[in-house]
Amino acid sequence: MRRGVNVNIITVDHHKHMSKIASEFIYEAIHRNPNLVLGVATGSTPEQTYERLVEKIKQDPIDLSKLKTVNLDEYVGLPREHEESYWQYMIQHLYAPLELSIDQGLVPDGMSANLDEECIQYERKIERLGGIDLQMLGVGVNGHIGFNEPGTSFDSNTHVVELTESTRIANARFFQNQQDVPTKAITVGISTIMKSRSIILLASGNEKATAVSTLLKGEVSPEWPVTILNQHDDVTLIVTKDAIETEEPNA
Ligand SMILES: N[C@@H]1[C@@H](O)[C@H](O)[C@@H](COP(=O)(O)O)O[C@@H]1O
Repeated sequence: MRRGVNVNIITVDHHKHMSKIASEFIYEAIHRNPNLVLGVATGSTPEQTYERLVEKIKQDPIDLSKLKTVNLDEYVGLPREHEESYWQYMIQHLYAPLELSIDQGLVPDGMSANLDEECIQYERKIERLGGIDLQMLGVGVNGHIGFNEPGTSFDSNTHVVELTESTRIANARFFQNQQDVPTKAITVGISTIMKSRSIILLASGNEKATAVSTLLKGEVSPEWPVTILNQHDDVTLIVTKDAIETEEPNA
């Protein structure tokens, strides 16, 4: 614990080390509780974590038959087969290498004809699973968690969001053109995330330093959605040195 904030902090030198620790954390959680409901994140940050987790499970097999995963978010308008859909991401990084059954995963349906109803149903499906035991989170440059952009109500459940320009620019690297990045997404809400029993937050790289430092100042503000984690009592931040600002801003 550091600076009196309510977050356990594990600081590491490199992204690789962050991924190793995060994968061990998740492996142990599944080992302890084979019925684990694991909240999963996408993006670049957790890619190596999944890779290491797959390696570890192949080395030291554990029962995965009862594991459930719940995705944080999905783009609106991308079919599941689209290579940048988060369903494809999960298949590529976790489901195919571990031969998990598709029935073990929940991902919002961004192609639903009734997106609001899809959000209500998604929230119900999470409740029927008994809630999320361990939620893995990354953080956006602007402090978003899931796709809960700055200004999102802390009381939000699963909902449709308009992506900010900065998020679309940040995610353009995954698409051929910036205009191919969807403008909307479905994301679990901040309230949904906060109901998770425990949370690991991964952050790597200097571009995340402002978001991480705002969290670690202990402040809680909707302008930096990640800061709500200061109000959760079981958060572990696994962070590379360069994602923590060393200079204290002037008071
Ligand atoms: N919706 C996802 C988030 O779940 C992710 O944590 C964040 C950071 O992404 P990255 O890890 O690629 O920096 O933005 C993405 O757009």
